[in-house]
Amino acid sequence: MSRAEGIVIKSTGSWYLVKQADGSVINCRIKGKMRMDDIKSTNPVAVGDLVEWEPEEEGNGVIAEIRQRKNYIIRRATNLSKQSHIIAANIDQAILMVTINYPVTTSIFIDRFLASAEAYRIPVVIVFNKIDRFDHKHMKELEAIRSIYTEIGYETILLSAKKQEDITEFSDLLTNKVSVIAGHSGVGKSTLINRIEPGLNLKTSEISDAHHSGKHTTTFAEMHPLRQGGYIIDTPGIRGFGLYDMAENELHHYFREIFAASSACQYNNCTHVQEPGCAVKRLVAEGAIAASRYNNYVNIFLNKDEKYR
Ligand SMILES: Nc1nc2c(ncn2[C@@H]2O[C@H](COP(=O)(O)OP(=O)(O)OP(=O)(O)O)[C@@H](O)[C@H]2O)c(=O)[nH]1
Ligand SMILES: [Zn+2]
Repeated sequence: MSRAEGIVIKSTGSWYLVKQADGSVINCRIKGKMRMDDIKSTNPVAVGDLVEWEPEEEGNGVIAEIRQRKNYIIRRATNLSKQSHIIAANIDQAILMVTINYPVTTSIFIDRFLASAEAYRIPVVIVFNKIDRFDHKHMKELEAIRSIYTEIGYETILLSAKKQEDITEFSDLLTNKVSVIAGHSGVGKSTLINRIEPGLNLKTSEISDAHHSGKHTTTFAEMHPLRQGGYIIDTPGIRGFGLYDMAENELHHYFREIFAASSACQYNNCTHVQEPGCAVKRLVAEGAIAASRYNNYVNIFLNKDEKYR
């Protein structure tokens, strides 16, 4: 049977929407026993997957093969769900949306996300949203946080998804790329996507004033085609993606400035926590490495960040 190829733009449990190069969309199921790779996940196919499908009755199709993934992000198994879940595949960049207030995004959340993205080799743009709500004091706080990240080479943008008229600086970053947008519930992801692609009309919801936290309006991952070219993937109220299978002694590879400094440590297997002659600790003391980054590294290393996720 003849096969066609396409990209999975939406999954609703057992059905997948597959978009063809000509723009048409086919509803596909998956072949009963499709061989999956080594990932034990609840979903064999994820948005962003490039697939081959065969036509079936009534204009539907069946996915027969998944092309090798360039990368993918995963929500790892927890006590509640024993299996991991592939959130999305073949991603060009992640947009990490952050608000320092309303709701609060902690620096350990940001650093965990960045480390995961480094591990997955996905570039990140950090978007600080809701700046319309910030007074002078908050703005200074924000600039201080921002500079920590620009200094180690991350791209950052300040914006107001709701109030800002011109958001082309952000919009241009998305053109012809597959971008995943992540961040706490209530930071304004849907609001921003609706600004870029008003036709989508994504549901947004007031954050509860009592807790300054959102309500997890978005429940499943979906890839939205953009008129300008490219796609944006709206993640289900995920709190960043997990550090999937990342060994402790690997963690420092994913904190760029810590890794860059580590070659000068006295011990070449230095974990930068308590060893003597640690170049990382020296640079932290000198202020060349941000204390917040180092502390977050240590807390993640010692597995003490659970409560911040
Ligand atoms: N003041 C202000 N409010 C904003 C801004 N962006 C979004 N909001 C508001 O914040 C609330 C949450 O926005 P959403 O877009 O629903 O947030 P979300 O990140 O998509 O939330 P989930 O779907 O739950 O993950 C809504 O009431 C928005 O109107 C902004 O730039 N400034
Ligand atoms: Zn060290």
